[in-house]
Amino acid sequence: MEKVKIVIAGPRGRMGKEAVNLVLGTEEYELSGVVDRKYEGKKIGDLDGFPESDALIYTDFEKCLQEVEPDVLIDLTTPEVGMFHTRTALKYKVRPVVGTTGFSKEDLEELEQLCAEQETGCIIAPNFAVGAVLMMKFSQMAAKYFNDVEIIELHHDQKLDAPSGTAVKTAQMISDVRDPKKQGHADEKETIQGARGADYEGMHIHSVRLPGLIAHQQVLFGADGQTLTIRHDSYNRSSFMSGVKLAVDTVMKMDAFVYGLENIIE
Ligand SMILES: NC(=O)C1=CN([C@@H]2O[C@H](COP(=O)(O)OP(=O)(O)OC[C@H]3O[C@@H](n4cnc5c(N)ncnc54)[C@H](O)[C@@H]3O)[C@@H](O)[C@H]2O)C=CC1
Ligand SMILES: O=C(O)C1=N[C@H](C(=O)O)C[C@H](O)C1
Repeated sequence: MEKVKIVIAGPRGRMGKEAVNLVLGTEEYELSGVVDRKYEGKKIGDLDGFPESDALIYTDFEKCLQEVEPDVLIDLTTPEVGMFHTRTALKYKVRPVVGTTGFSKEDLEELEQLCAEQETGCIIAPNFAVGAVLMMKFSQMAAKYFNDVEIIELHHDQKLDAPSGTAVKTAQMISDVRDPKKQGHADEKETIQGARGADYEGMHIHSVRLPGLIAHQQVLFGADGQTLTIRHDSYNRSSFMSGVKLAVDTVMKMDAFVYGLENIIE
C-alpha cells in the first residue's frame, strides 16, 4: 500500500511537534516535508528535540508543494499563514487538514468555494479532540431545551485568537437550533467594558487566558430553577492527535469541504 505523503506547516509549534510525532509514528504515513519560517534546506530530524527524519524544511510553501507533491497538508500555524497555505494547497489539489483557528466567515466561504472548484477534499477542524466535538454536539442538543446559554473558554496565555475556534463553532452550532434571544436584562450596562464578554447572536462568550491551562471549555445553560454545565478539558496536546489522524484518513477519501469534525464522526 502506498503511504500517504504529508507536509506539516508549523512543525516547531506546540501542536506541530505532536503532529510530526504522529506522522512519523504512523506506518501508513510518510512525512514528506515541513514548512517553517526558518531552517530552509535542513532536515527536521536534525533539529533539537525531533526524532530521526529526512523530511526537508521549506520556507517557501509553493516550492515545497512543487518539489514534494504531497497528498495532504496539515496546517498548525496562525490564521493569516494558515489561510494562505490552505488556499495555495487547494490550488495544487493538495488536501488540507487545518487545525489553525481564527478564520473569518468570509475565509471559510472562500475555501469552500475553492474546494468545490478544485474538487479537492478539505477539512477545517476547530478542535480535533473527540471529547470537545462531543461537548459541542451535546451543547447543540441541550440548546433545543435551554434558550439561555453562556460559553466560557479557558486557554493557555500564548493563544493568539479570542474567542477560541471551538467557542465560535459551539456558538454557531447552538445558533442553528436556538430561537434567537438577546440574553440578560434588557437594561443591563457594563460598568467595566467587556464584562459581559463577546456577543454572538445574544449568546455571551468569555475568554480566559492563564499560564498552566491547555484547552478547556464549559457551556452553561440556565432555565427556571436549574442549570446544566457541559465541560471538556484537554490536559495535553496528544489529546488532539486521534482527531488529526481521523481527519487525514477521511480527507483522502473525499472531495468535499468539511468544517468541524462533528460532520465526519459517526
Ligand atoms: N484544531 C485543534 O484541535 C487545535 C488547534 N490549535 C490551533 O493551532 C494553531 C497553532 O497552535 P500552537 O501550536 O499552540 O501555536 P504555536 O505558536 O506553538 O505554533 C505555531 C507555529 O507556526 C509557525 N509559523 C508561523 N508562521 C509560519 C509560516 N509562515 N510558515 C510556517 N510556520 C509558521 C510558528 O513558527 C510556530 O512554530 C493555532 O491556531 C491554534 O489555535 C491548537 C490546538 C488544537
Ligand atoms: O490554541 C489552542 O491551544 C487551541 N485552539 C483551538 C481553538 O481555538 O479552539 C482548539 C483547542 O481549544 C486548543
